[in-house]
Amino acid sequence: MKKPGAFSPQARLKSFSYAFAGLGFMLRSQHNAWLHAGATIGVVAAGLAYKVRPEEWRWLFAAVTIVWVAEAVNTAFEHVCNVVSPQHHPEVEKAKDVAAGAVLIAALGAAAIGASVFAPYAIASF
Ligand SMILES: Nc1ncnc2c1ncn2[C@@H]1O[C@H](COP(=O)(O)OP(=O)(O)OP(=O)(O)O)[C@@H](O)[C@H]1O
Repeated sequence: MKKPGAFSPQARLKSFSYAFAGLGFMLRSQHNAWLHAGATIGVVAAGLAYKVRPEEWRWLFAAVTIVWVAEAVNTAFEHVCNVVSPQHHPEVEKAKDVAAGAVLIAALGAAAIGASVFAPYAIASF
């Protein structure tokens, strides 16, 4: 096992830069990430337009965050699968589909949270 070196701000900055590079790659390469970005912008715009309360912003931020985390983990997992099994393999198919299912669960949960926050405002504005 690698021994931990001395803590250095430069090494931590470098580590953050890898994480940002990964997020940049995901945003450039994953069409689903574009949908999440559109949904995120839509949620923030609706939150500002309806002037939702601070506790409702917390729910919205949690919902948006969990979708992005699921998408990032799914993207990383897909790439590892592509290296481990470039050829079609039924187990890889199941693994990728289950990982994609995790993103779907997060997105459905986020949609339910968004609906429960915005529905009262939308109804009141009629
Ligand atoms: N090596 C593989 N072996 C077996 N099935 C695979 C393999 N690679 C992909 N698949 C299957 O093919 C389908 C599409 O996979 P892919 O990785 O392109 O996912 P995707 O959701 O279309 O991804 P993206 O939208 O990011 O391109 C999924 O059902 C997946 O399980």
